[in-house]
Amino acid sequence: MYIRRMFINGEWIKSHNDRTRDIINPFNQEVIATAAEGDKATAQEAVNAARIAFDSGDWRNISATERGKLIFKVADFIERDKEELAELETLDTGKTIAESRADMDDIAGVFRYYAGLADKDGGEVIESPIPNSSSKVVREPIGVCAQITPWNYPLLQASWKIAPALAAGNTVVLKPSEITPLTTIKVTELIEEAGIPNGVFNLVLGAGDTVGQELVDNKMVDLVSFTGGIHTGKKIMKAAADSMKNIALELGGKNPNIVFADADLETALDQALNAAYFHAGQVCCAGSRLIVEDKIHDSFVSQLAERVKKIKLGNGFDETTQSGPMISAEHREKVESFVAIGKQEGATLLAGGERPDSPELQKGFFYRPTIFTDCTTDMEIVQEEVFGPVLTVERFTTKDEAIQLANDSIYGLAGAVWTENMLKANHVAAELRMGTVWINDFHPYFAQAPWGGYKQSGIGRELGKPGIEEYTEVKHIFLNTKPEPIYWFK
Ligand SMILES: NC(=O)c1ccc[n+]([C@@H]2O[C@H](COP(=O)([O-])OP(=O)(O)OC[C@H]3O[C@@H](n4cnc5c(N)ncnc54)[C@H](O)[C@@H]3O)[C@@H](O)[C@H]2O)c1
Ligand SMILES: C[N+](C)(C)CC=O
Repeated sequence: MYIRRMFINGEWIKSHNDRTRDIINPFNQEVIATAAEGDKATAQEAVNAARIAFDSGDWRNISATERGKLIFKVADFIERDKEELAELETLDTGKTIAESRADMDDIAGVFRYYAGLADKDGGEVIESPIPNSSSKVVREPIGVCAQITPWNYPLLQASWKIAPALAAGNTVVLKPSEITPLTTIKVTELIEEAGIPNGVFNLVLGAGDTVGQELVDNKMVDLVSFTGGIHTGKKIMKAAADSMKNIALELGGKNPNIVFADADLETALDQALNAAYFHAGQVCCAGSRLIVEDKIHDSFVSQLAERVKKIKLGNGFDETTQSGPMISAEHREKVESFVAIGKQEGATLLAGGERPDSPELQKGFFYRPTIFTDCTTDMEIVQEEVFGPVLTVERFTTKDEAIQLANDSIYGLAGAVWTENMLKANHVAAELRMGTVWINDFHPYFAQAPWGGYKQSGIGRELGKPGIEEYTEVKHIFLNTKPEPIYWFK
């Protein structure tokens, strides 16, 4: 049996006890691969390798231009192997092949962007207030970075971490979600092929509460960068405090999509569907809270329901499929329990709310796109991140009410506002307490623009310039050009 292995210090290794995990296709529950299942000891080995590689200085001290060249090579290889990577992502997550191809383009773009940024920060000379001196501020790599990623955008989320960390001169131990490791394993092969030195990038596989927890606890790790759920994020933050590690947290969202009556309603409606149901709603920035102006609420929602009922569920490899399955049986059950809560709370179920009955979908973890109307902000279904194809709808009459509803959340990841009135749009955008606000659009994210959350959606930023700065320490170097005795202690 071919076992996908972990990569530590330039070697592809199995787990100590030969434990493995089957990787399942969520469309039909077939085993698509078997992966080594690491344990605490494997995580420790990987951290040791990353520590030695960092302390040796071989990676952080080569020129940033050289590091950039190697990272450009990884981008080239991702483009070369795009179709294989996209197929693996669809097999592993169930997302449509068109989505996976788009992800691969984004991922190559992220590697290119950070490869290009690698040698662009030469530090800054600052004005020293002390005579006969000069001061400069430089950014240095932070050290050994543990990176932990989720299952919904497996390689995309990994790329946001790997590319800037390596470009800045750090060494890395990455643990992908145990459910969806395949594309991350493949990219590790590409990192090896690009010639990035041994020990600089290490891949460990396995469960969060063993392998992941060790990465967070290990005192040789300098930074933990985590993308995943809020509950895991809180655990990681608490554990990291013990050794005062730097942390970067990209967590969940419950993202409002505000539609004013003066919007281009055809576009707003079309994009409200995309916002809520893209990748079966398993998206951190899914527009899962629709907030619609009273005047248009009834007609907007009834048209939306008609469109929702036509969404074609199916195999991600079928080019006519519009949405794939949920990632797992457990996750679908979680979504179902939220729908039950919504009903108990008195929300009106307008569409979906059940598994599809077509015979060809019975082996997959499918759930029909769902709409709840008559929702209020005190409902759990409005406040909790369901992370599935479930949309709640609230109504408002004034702009201030729309802002107040949208901000009434522990989360602050992203949101959108739809109106043709740019004064109003800009006012609402300024008032929303979120890391990203889209005006007359939903979902765009790209390498150049920072991504991250306000409030409990996270700490720190990925992408853009802040996405590489997160992987650096700032050092002030002061030079006395005319040293003299002070005679304080005579
Ligand atoms: N903000 C963003 O950019 C963003 C992007 C993608 C996903 N997400 C969020 O991710 C969540 C879905 O992903 P998930 O279900 O894989 O999340 P999760 O928190 O269950 O798992 C994420 C990762 O953490 C690991 N993990 C679990 N327990 C751990 C522990 N104790 N110590 C260390 N690691 C541990 C898991 O093995 C996995 O690799 C959603 O909440 C979604 O909003 C956020
Ligand atoms: C930010 N994004 C959309 C890539 C992944 C969120 O789950």
